[in-house]
Amino acid sequence: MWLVWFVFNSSLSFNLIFQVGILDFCKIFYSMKQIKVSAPGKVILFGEHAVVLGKTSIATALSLRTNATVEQIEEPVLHILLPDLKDFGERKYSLSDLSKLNSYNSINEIDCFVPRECNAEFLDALSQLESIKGIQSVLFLFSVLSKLKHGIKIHFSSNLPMGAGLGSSASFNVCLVTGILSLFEIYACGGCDQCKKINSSSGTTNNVPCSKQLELINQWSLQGEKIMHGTPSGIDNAVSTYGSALTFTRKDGFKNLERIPPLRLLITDTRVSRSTKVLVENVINRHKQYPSLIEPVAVLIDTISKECLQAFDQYFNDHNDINQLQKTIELMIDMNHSLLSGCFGVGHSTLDMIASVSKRFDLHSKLTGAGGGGCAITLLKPSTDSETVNNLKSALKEHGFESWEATIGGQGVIIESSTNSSN
Ligand SMILES: Nc1ncnc2c1ncn2[C@@H]1O[C@H](COP(=O)(O)OP(=O)(O)OP(=O)(O)O)[C@@H](O)[C@H]1O
Ligand SMILES: C[C@@](O)(CCO)CC(=O)[O-]
Ligand SMILES: [Mg+2]
Repeated sequence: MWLVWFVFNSSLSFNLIFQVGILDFCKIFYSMKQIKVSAPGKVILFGEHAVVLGKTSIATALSLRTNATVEQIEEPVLHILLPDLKDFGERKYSLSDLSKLNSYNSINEIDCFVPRECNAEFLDALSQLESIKGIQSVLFLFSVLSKLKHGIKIHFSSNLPMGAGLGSSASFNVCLVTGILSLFEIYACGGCDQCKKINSSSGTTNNVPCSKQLELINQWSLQGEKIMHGTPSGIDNAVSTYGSALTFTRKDGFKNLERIPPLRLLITDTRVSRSTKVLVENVINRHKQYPSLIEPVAVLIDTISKECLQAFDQYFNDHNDINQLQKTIELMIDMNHSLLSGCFGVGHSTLDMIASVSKRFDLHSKLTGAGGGGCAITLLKPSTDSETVNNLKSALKEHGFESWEATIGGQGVIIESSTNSSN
């Protein structure tokens, strides 16, 4: 009998030790992956809004970036932390609740390698869960890419002003998509050395995904922009993905500009918040209602963008005659600003104030991005000294505007690090 008792107990304790051991064993080897990503904001030099109507636009990446940390967690939830978003803080969404949303099954069937926009039924279910467009974008992209297989925690932080025309939503979407694709090792390239290296267990720093993966990131980010902007052209997510400077049309997509002249820009934030989605819709409706009036304006803005590209080429062919370039660009800045403000109706008194204050310093400014407030860019001259820049900044500050000199042509999306951390 004693023997029976001993065998029974020892097998129990063996079982217990075995199970605890297995759990600890798994914890050691079931490490949780963490990806850190960053993506730039952007300024549009010429062609905003006209690009939505199919015309040419020129944009460049900014040194201001959004950062995201995406990591696997054991809890079966999507845990979002948004310290930059007023009154949001952090929230959790259970994977099982998300899987029960109306029309989730159709999302589950979407091929991760064939980016498609969120269908109306699922978007409607998301909007009942969350009214903030940015969160709806996170919920959709997480659901469609992860297939709710695993819990993750996402933390965003950015030095881009939000809703100011500097592409904060695009950099937000690009970071989100890049982080989730990397975390779940979803590779358009099938896992080439360049992408695999990024996910090597030894960790990595400052890596750029391969061209096929960048295109997948760009196209899924556009689906997030559609939730936030309504009918985005795609230029914002393209610049945030690829960086540098590029020209863009909806028909032909983007073309990287091999070389951009050393333009000096001062960015001024009117601090007037506005909705890019509403502004874009208003221009589309105005174009629909008055095609014979608005289409010629769009064509003229298209010409301005193309003339700018010509002027860039001329600069490099004319042994870098920056003064000639400056005069040409200043004229186009005045024209584009007037057309956006007077004809497209996306100006704002604060943007006109920036233009008028700049004129006092013999400098030229235009709105950038969706307008209606947000930011303007001022083209500084090569000869504009720091005292003049500071005097201009003070004059702008008197109107409540905040301005800073920006470097243009920054890097696109970067995987800052990829590490495996045991829990
Ligand atoms: N760091 C962030 N944290 C949380 N939400 C963000 C962050 N950055 C952007 N967003 C989301 O993007 C929205 C702003 O996007 P919106 O397109 O209106 O402006 P923008 O992208 O800054 O300007 P534009 O599109 O004219 O270049 C915010 O309201 C928020 O929902
Ligand atoms: C206003 C717009 O042209 C740029 C917004 O940054 C809209 C778009 O192209 O998606
Ligand atoms: Mg945006």
